[in-house]
Amino acid sequence: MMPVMLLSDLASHLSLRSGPSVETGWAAAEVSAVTHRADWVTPGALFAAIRGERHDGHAFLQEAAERGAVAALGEGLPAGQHSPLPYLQVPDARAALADAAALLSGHPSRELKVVGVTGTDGKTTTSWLTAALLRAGGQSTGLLSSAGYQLPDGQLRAYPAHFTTPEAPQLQGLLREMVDARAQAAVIETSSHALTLERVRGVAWDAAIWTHLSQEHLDFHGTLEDYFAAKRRLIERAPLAVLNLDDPWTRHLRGVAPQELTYSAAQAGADWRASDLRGEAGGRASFAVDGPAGRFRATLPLAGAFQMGNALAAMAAAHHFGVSAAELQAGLREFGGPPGRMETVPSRPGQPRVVSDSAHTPLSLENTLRALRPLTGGQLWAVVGSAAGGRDTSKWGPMAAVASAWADQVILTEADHRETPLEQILEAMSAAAGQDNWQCIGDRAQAIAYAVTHAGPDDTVLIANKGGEHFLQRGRTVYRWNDAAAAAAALRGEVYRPQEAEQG
Ligand SMILES: CC(=O)N[C@H]1[C@@H](OP(=O)(O)OP(=O)(O)OC[C@H]2O[C@@H](n3ccc(=O)[nH]c3=O)[C@H](O)[C@@H]2O)O[C@H](CO)[C@@H](O)[C@@H]1O[C@H](C)C(=O)N[C@@H](C)C(=O)N[C@H](CCC(=O)O)C(=O)O
Ligand SMILES: Nc1ncnc2c1ncn2[C@@H]1O[C@H](COP(=O)(O)OP(=O)(O)OP(=O)(O)O)[C@@H](O)[C@H]1O
Repeated sequence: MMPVMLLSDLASHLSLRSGPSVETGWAAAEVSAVTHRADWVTPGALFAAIRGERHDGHAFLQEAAERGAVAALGEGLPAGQHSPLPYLQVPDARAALADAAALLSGHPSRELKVVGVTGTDGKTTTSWLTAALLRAGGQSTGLLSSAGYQLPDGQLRAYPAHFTTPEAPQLQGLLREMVDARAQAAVIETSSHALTLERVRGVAWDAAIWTHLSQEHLDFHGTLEDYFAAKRRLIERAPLAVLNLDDPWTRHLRGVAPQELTYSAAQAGADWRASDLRGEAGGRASFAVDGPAGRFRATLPLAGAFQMGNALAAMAAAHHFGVSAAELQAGLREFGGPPGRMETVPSRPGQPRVVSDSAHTPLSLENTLRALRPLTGGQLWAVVGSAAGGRDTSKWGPMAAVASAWADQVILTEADHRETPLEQILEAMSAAAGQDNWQCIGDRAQAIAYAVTHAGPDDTVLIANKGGEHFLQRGRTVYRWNDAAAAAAALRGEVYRPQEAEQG
């Protein structure tokens, strides 16, 4: 439950550009919440009018007032517009939104050990690993990730809208819920969008984990350098940085945080090192760990050499916060893994191994296929799409090229093509597929069904790029969706029929 604040008190904490435009009685107004969405306004809320890429939040001031908002903030009213609410003019509306959210939630991050995880791939897995290891060390821990969020009870819950890192009011509210549920620590998967759009402003970080950088989100950031600069902000804000020495971008992060721990699966100079990777039955990986917690062998129920790096990063952070070597070993051994990350879909004898994975960058797709190859006696199949409509379209070709190079059989299909014609994406993808081992099946359910019913018992079918996501967007229509459920239906011989969803 958020505390109520006088608008005048709240305003004194925001850097105002000018006083409220409506003077009478404004200061005594009581603010109970803040939101950037007019349709989420509750009575007593402060409405942040944000000028976005598609809308100007000022267009929704009247709606906010009708829903019971007591005031609004923004960077200035458009010429000729009158605000029906007391209006606080601020230099940066997103920053003010985040500051107000942190204040109204009572700065919950200050009551938690907060670990942020950023990087292109591996954020979700590393966030989940870090939370699991902190819990293995007896620390009550909350988790915010693109697979959903968890309070210390470990139950997975969904946000009202699909986000890796939600907007500041949701984020701060969830951190408050964690504190109220007696969490001691929180792990926050932190996207570059969140860092650019001030969603995590006001979070008191205790550690920042860096996985690595590769091509992604160039639609939003323009260049890889800008994308990197956005992610670097997390390292700049944390007192401790946990850095991947195997990533070339890490050299630009050295010395940025006051304290550093490095990790590597290849270099002897790192604080935390992994070596001697051995694959075990059922896709488990075992490897030797050498670092501040001593030397020991770790077993992880996830396939892939890159998982050693994710595990090292999580161990470094958890050990820094007091988790012992024995607890790290136990936490890794029992790690459940996030849904849709190397998730095995149960199949019967005689059916192929089916794996759902969120790999949605060329590098992560290559890593995933390489990890699955040694587990595959027969052929390796990849069902792959690439998103459009405000997403990084320069990945289309590289995703297909990687699939064609590393899988034996490739089915190119849809993945949130939004308002871009699917044919355009599939044409670009098929033109880039280097070998003659692909076919296009636009309907994702049919593509999955084709692969799992044509693959042999020794084959592996990777269903890539959506992982545990709950929605699929075609044109403007959003469907409830789950790759694992689509595959399970096909394995039972049933047709998967997604229902239209109402988007939050
Ligand atoms: C590119 C991006 O991140 N865009 C975010 C941005 O959108 P925008 O600038 O277009 O905002 P807008 O739609 O023009 O709206 C402007 C303002 O009017 C408000 N509004 C708008 C319409 C309305 O009817 N009522 C209303 O109040 C909006 O709430 C907003 O405050 O600001 C909006 C609200 O603040 C966000 O919802 C929106 O995220 C969209 C939905 C999104 O898809 N974001 C993705 C790309 C994203 O954030 N992804 C990252 C990374 C994922 C990964 O790791 O791969 C994530 O953290 O999830
Ligand atoms: N350290 C890593 N380096 C390269 N690839 C990785 C790494 N860790 C995981 N991957 C691959 O990338 C995929 C996505 O990983 P994960 O979901 O953990 O992180 P993410 O992509 O950062 O998160 P999100 O799905 O929220 O964007 C995994 O399923 C795996 O195939």
